[in-house]
This record gives sequence, C-alpha cells and structure tokens, in this order.
Amino acid sequence: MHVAALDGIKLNYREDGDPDGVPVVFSNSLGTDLRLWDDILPLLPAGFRFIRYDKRGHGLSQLTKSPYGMGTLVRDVEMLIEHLGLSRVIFVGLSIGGLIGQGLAAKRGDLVRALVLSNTGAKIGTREMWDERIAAAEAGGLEALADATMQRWFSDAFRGTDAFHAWRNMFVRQPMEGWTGCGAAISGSDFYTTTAALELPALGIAGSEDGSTPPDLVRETVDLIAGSEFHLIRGAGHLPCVEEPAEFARILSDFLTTVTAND
Ligand SMILES: O=C(O)CC1=CCC(=O)O1
Repeated sequence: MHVAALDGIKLNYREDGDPDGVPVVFSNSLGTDLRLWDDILPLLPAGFRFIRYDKRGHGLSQLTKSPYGMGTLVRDVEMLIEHLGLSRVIFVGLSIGGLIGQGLAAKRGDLVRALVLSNTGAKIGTREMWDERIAAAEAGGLEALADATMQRWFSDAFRGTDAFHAWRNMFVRQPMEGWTGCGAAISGSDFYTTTAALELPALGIAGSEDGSTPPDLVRETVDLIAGSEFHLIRGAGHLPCVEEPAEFARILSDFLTTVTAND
C-alpha cells in the first residue's frame, strides 16, 4: 500500500507484478475499493506492472467534499500516473472507472496506449436518475440504496453466496460523500463525441446480468472506437472480475498480450 500526495488530493494505491513491466492502471467502480481486482491479478501474465488505486472518497484515499466533477477524477489519475513517472499505460476501467479512462484517453492520449472498458458506457444513466439516488443517499445513507444496488451489481446466483455479504459490506461502509461526489461526476458525463475520436486498441467487457451498464451499452460504447473488441461474460452482473474472475482474466490476458506483442 502506498499513498501519493498529489495536488489537492492524497490517493491510496497498490502495485503488483513486475516493477519494470508494462504499466497497467486499474480504476474501480462506484462504491468499491481496489480490492475489486484481488481475484484476477494472480491470473494475469508476467511482464506487467499492475497499479490500482482508490478514487477520491473511496477506500483509503482522501475524502473531499461532494460533489466532484469528472474532470477532477480524470486529473487525479493523470497526476498519479505522472507521479509514478509513467506514460503509455494500458488503462482498465470498470463502470465509473471506464468513464475516467475515456476522459483520460481524450485529454492525454500520450498517457494511454490502450483502453479496457469493462461494464461502462460513454454515458451512464441520466442526470435525473443520479439526482434521485444522491438525494436518497443523503437522506438515508448508503444502506437505503444497498438492496437495489446489489441487484444491479450481482447475478441472482452470486447473491446467494457467502462472498456476496462482504461486497455488500464494502458498499454500505463506503463514505457516503465519496459516493455522492462520484455520482455527481457520473451524472454530468457524456463521452460519446470524444470517445468516437479515440484511436487506440480497445476492449469492451460486459456481463449478461448487469443491471447498471447492460451489454448493449458497453457494446455501443466500444463500437465507437474503430477496431475494438467486445466480450460478453454470461451469468455475471456488473462486476464480472468478481463473479467470473477466471474468464475475465483470460479475456484481459489475451488483450494485454496482443497489445504488447510487438514491444
Ligand atoms: O450503482 C450502480 O448501479 C453501479 C455503478 C454505476 C456507475 C458505477 O461506477 O457503478
């Protein structure tokens, strides 16, 4: 575990893999921390440096006052990448992490050599939908949103497992203001135009049971990028790296190997 003291924010991050390898940066979804990637990292190939971080207001990173703008979340990871002296990272973003990846690739094409968009969209939901969820969280805390959120996050089968309870705990223990801050950032984001202008290798991953960012949204988003690939993981919800880590890791490993084949 490390803390990067950046301009206006202290971000918690963690490194795994080969310190001299090709950098791969992971960005988590709303209401999760960097443990999101625990099950897939041991399954990924050698020769890569894996960096994962907690967004502001999430995990062990600093909590700042809500609301946040998407530009702030993009700037945070841009500063982290620069702080680590990296360039041309492979960026893997899930849900809001995928929005952050699209924003970073549009702003700093020099920092992103390839993009993995898991369970995300060029735009996620509507402003009204996020305003309602933020109001419900402010009135009743994240517990008020937990059951509906878990329905969107996980398949019926996974919600019957013991592991499910740990993920529900992660969500309800998330600082409310970090969640509402990032929810506001999502509500104001629409990357259709800028993502359609990206020229880089891209991979989309969707879950057939995803109630937050359904497969059609993920496919439509990666289809904006010429030459992109799309994979559907059957039986998984919004977090296929949790529900189907072996399949997720296989798809991601193939992409990492292809992208770096000519290095
Ligand atoms: O709460 C949800 O539905 C899941 C979600 C939407 C954006 C994100 O990052 O997670």
